[in-house]
Amino acid sequence: MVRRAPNIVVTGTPGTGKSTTAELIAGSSTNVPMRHFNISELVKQNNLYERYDEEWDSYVVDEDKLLDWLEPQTADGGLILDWHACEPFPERWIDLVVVLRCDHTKLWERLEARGYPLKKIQENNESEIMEVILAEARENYTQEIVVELASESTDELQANVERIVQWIENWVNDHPDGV
Ligand SMILES: Nc1ncnc2c1ncn2[C@@H]1O[C@H](COP(=O)(O)OP(=O)(O)O)[C@@H](O)[C@H]1O
Repeated sequence: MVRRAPNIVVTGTPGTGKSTTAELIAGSSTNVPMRHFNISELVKQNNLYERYDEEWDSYVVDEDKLLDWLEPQTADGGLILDWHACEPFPERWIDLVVVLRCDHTKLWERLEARGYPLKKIQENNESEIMEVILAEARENYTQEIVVELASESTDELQANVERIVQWIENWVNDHPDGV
C-alpha cells in the first residue's frame, strides 16, 4: 500500500496540548485529509489493554494489540497519532514526530485543572522537566523527523498548527507518488 499522506506522531507529557493541537490539524481545511487518533481513547474503546491500573488510574496498554490494530490504518497514511509515548510506533510508519513542550509551572496548572491527583501531577511535572519524552523521540527516530515545539500560549498553539499543516502540504507536494 502506498502512503499518500504522511503519518505524524504528536507526543509530549500529558497536558502539553497534544489533543488540542491534533484536533486543530485534523480540522484544518486543507486538501490533505488527516485523521486524529487519540491513542488513550482508542485503547479504551477497542480493549487494547492488558488491565486497568487502579493506583495510577490508567489502562496498561497491550502494545502488540495496539500495533496490530493500527497497522492497517497506517498503510495509506494521513494519521495523527496523539499519545504520551512514541517509542512503540515503528519508524517505518512515521514521517514526523512532534514533541510538544510546556513550562512546568503552566503544566502543573493544566493538570490541576484536569483534576489529576497530586501524585500524578508530580510524576508528569518531573517527566517534563527531565525531558523524558523528547529523549524517547530522539532515541527512537532519525533526528531529521523529530521536532520540538513549545505549546504554552494560544499564539504558540496556532503557530504550531499552521506550521504542521504547512509541513503536511509540503510533504504531499514533495511525494506526488506517495512513499
Ligand atoms: N498552547 C496552549 N496554550 C494554552 N493552553 C493550552 C495550549 N495547549 C493546550 N492547552 C490547554 O491545556 C489543557 C491540556 O491540553 P490537551 O490538549 O488536553 O493536552 P494533552 O492532550 O497533551 O494531554 C487543555 O485545557 C487545553 O485547552
